[in-house]
Amino acid sequence: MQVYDVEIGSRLWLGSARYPSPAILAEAVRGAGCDVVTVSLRRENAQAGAGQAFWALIRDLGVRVLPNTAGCHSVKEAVTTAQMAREVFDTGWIKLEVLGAGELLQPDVFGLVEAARLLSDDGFQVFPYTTADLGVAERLLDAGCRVLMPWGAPIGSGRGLADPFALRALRARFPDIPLVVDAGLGLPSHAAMAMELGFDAVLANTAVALAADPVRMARAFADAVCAGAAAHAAGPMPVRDFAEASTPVIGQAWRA
Ligand SMILES: CC(=O)[C@@H](O)[C@H](O)COP(=O)(O)O
Repeated sequence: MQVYDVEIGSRLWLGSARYPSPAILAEAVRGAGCDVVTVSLRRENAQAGAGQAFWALIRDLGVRVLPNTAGCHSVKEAVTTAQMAREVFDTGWIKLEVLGAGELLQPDVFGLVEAARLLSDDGFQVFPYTTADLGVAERLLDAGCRVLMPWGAPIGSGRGLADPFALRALRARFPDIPLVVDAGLGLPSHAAMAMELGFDAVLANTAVALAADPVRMARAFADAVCAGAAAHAAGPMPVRDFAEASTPVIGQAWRA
């Protein structure tokens, strides 16, 4: 897939938080053949002294770093964090999170659009963490975004695709925009389902990091993403409300 004129090989993108150890994070990323890893500037800055070692580990992985503004609840906070991330990581890519109040960590779509416009005007390539709302998607594209990252479910919930209908509608409305399902995936089957709907990639963090064996789970997600993408390309059969005999009683067994 191509995002902001960059060719990306893997359709599984991983987060870098909450792994049991840096070594396990590295092994999970490598084992899954993952090309894009998102990192949080705020979290790492909070750990005095740990920051440098963490950056070095990520750099050594040879992946494309997608800094994020996780934990930002205002436009100002998100924009400032993005500007710091650009300096630290020497990239204009930013996964933009502007979170609303409350325990769902739902995107604040008004703040998100405003921050996306400010950052796009400042030369950033913005990857907005958004809902699947079509109107918001239009506004984000107007603001300069060339990729959208709709949520599957609330961050860290592991619930999978809470609203497949909305995601399907988003895919149908924007066939040429790279769409990456971000957040809320709990199982490889959730990732496969997103790919079967025609999404270009998925981003998962908690499901992999909190698995009993994160390396194995990362590989399972990678396999699921491949299977889902292959199924989408193969053209799934239409879903029916009623039975249709799969073995014709008369005539030949082949499709007409
Ligand atoms: C790490 C990161 O960017 C998360 O905010 C992201 O949205 C992934 O969510 P899950 O942890 O639910 O996979």
